[in-house]
Amino acid sequence: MGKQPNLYAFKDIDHLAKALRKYVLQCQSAGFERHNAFKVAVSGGSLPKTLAKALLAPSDENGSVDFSKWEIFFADERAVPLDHDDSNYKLLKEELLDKIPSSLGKPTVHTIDLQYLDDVQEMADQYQDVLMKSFAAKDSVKIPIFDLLLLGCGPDGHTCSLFPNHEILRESDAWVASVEDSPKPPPKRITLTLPVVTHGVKIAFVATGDGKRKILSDILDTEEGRSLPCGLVNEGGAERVSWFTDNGAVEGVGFPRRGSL
Ligand SMILES: O=C(O)[C@H](O)[C@@H](O)[C@H](O)[C@H](O)COP(=O)(O)O
Repeated sequence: MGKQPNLYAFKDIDHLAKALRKYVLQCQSAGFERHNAFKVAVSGGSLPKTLAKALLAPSDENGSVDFSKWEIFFADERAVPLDHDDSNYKLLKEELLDKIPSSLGKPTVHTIDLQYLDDVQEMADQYQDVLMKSFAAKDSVKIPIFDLLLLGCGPDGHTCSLFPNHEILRESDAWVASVEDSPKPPPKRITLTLPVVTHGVKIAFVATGDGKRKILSDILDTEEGRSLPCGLVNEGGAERVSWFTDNGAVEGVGFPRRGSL
């Protein structure tokens, strides 16, 4: 059998957040070593809240967060104004960015370009240019290699705005793609494509609660689940993928677990 993703299960969100903190700090150190920056992509959903719990905790034996060298990108974003309730930026701002104390520094955050709200393909192309500028500075890049992608898992097995059976899953050239018919509202979005997601140095899913149990057992334990977007990330990222879950989400899941990081 090839190399497999890591599956960690914690008794509650507090324990998960502690482990996630340690993991993100390890990724941060690796990023600082690679290019004196930490290039991270984040999703919406429940992730920003858990991330805030992990990152805003006081410095500990695992080190401290230096947001001044963070470049935050959106793994997916909805084509809405930044103060709209559907905006992933707004969510991240309220849950995390606004709460960062000045002592931890200020991250650079790459938002969507609002002049393209009516043309999501243009918006995707423009966001790809933003990636190009950030990642091309040093390396001659064929694909941006994020230090870390922090992802959620939807009840249908979607991640970012990569939805099951959608043609976007076959995108092999673009780094950022547009979606005009998202099955989950709002319909218009942009998203990192599967090759970009699977090329990350590290890829983490955070999925908690009983509501995730069925989809996690599908993704991790069944043949059909492997062709769901999250399953494709598992396949492409293999041992670079880690699932941060709680006991409720993985009860009955047979996939081998790892105790600690
Ligand atoms: O823009 C989006 O729709 C989100 O980025 C989405 O991909 C999210 O990560 C999953 O739906 C999981 O959401 P929960 O963590 O809230 O279950």
